Amino acid sequence: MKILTLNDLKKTYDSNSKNAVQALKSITFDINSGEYVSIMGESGAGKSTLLDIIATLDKPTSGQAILNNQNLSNLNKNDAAKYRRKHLGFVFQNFNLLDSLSNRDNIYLPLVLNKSSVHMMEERIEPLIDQLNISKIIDRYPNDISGGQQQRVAIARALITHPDLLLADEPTGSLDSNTSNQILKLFSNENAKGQTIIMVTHSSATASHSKRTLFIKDGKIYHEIYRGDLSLEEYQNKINDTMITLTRGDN
Ligand SMILES: Nc1ncnc2c1ncn2[C@@H]1O[C@H](COP(=O)(O)OP(=O)(O)OP(=O)(O)O)[C@@H](O)[C@H]1O
Repeated sequence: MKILTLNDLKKTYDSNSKNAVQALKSITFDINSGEYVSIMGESGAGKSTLLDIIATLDKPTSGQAILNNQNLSNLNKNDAAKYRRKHLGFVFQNFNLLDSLSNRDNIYLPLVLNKSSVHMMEERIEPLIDQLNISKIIDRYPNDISGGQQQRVAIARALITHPDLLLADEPTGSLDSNTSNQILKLFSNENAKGQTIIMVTHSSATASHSKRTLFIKDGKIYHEIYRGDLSLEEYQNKINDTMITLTRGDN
């Protein structure tokens, strides 16, 4: 079942000035429920612009972005904020936890904003504490824990609303390779349970944990590859080869 449809999506920044930048030229693809997709491309290719549109933080200049039957262009600012809180989970490179709140309260925050009951908060946090192995740090503060632990808290915060779509922007960008692998294992576990994930990354090692990689070049989809039966290493090599071709400018 399709969860996200992007249809001839275009985005031009400062369209009325001589400095107009066409960040997305024509992006068309679908994502099915339960997919785990990474998005790669060189700096300036349009990855963040694309993620911002899917995240309802920005609107396309033309074309459609439809998430679970909701045309994202039709949401005003308030509705977009509500939509984000209800349907999307976010994981960032720098964790974006609030230092003044305990880890537990950081995780509760999206449910607090959604005015959920305390009962629901307690019920939903329990399995996450277990799955993400954060019981020892749950009542400490983000400043007192390691980067990998902060990212696990951030993942719990993203998952507690049971989002339709988990959006991750360089989720391993601030972590060493061991910790990155632990975080990516958690993503794979969540995906195996049905969580749909879109992840933007510069790292082929990180992308190799996804099941499908989309490559963007100059605001357009350049290529896509599926992991299929490939090992992590084989898939990473294939991703690297595509990035080399993309960078060289071959078609
Ligand atoms: N707010 C903005 N105003 C004007 N131009 C912008 C804005 N944001 C991005 N751009 C331009 O749009 C193009 C795509 O940028 P974008 O940030 O989406 O690329 P990216 O692939 O995410 O790059 P990176 O990997 O470096 O984060 C670039 O040419 C960039 O300079």
